[in-house]
Amino acid sequence: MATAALTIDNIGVEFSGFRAVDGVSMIVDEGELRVLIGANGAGKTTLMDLISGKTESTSGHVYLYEDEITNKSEHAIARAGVGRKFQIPSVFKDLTVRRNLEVASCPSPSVFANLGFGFPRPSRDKVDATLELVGLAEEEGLPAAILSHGQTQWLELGMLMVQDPKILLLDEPTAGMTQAETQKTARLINELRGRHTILVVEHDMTFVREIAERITVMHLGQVLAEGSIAQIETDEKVRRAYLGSHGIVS
Ligand SMILES: Nc1ncnc2c1ncn2[C@@H]1O[C@H](COP(=O)(O)OP(=O)(O)OP(=O)(O)O)[C@@H](O)[C@H]1O
Repeated sequence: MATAALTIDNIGVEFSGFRAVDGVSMIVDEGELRVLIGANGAGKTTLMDLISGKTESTSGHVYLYEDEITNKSEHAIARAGVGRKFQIPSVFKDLTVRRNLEVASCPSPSVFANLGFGFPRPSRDKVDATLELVGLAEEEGLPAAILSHGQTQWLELGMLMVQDPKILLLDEPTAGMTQAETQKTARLINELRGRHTILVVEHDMTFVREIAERITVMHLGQVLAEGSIAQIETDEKVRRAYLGSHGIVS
């Protein structure tokens, strides 16, 4: 039987009487790549905020494996193993690509660097493998400031991966990307399949079709449907919910 990596149990939050997330329950299995979709304002980002501790819930529970992380601080939840990538990447622009990954992979890199020891071997191997995986091996010596938008997003993804999070939360990873960058991101995320547990919020249905196994559809703060892309696209409730918005078919 599959192991639950993330268990969300009846989670909700109310902002001045408005329930932005209203009794959402879902389980993301270890190694699963789950995609969360829904029209604007459905509550997807707020759900990510509740998981990562950016927003405090007013009801329900969140578990990372066996550990309850409900309403812990963002810092504590990150330390417990929830890695979150926001739409706007936060990399160290003055540092090289490699150095960004080194800093992310090592809790106190300055200690090693100042002593002239370089980085411990396991970290260096991990950084090398990650540079290859995110397709930035050739750019390793470049300052992050001169990377393209897509490359910056991949670097930030790499910076999360070197920390070995128990789950990766990705909020619209293809936002602002060119078509070629979006396709490369789909390939990258497909490579991560099975190696990492990932929850992705995404609007771009072409991209969703390329990566999705199981999709959860949110509407008005609740889970409307869950299933394969074929099941979701033919679900009458989902079709109705998308009427008047951008539509589920891209
Ligand atoms: N801090 C807040 N205070 C009040 N209302 C909020 C707050 N955060 C979110 N909301 C509201 O909750 C609803 C859900 O917002 P959320 O950003 O989670 O939706 P979403 O599904 O991520 O939408 P989008 O696809 O447009 O990003 C919206 O109506 C939003 O205005």
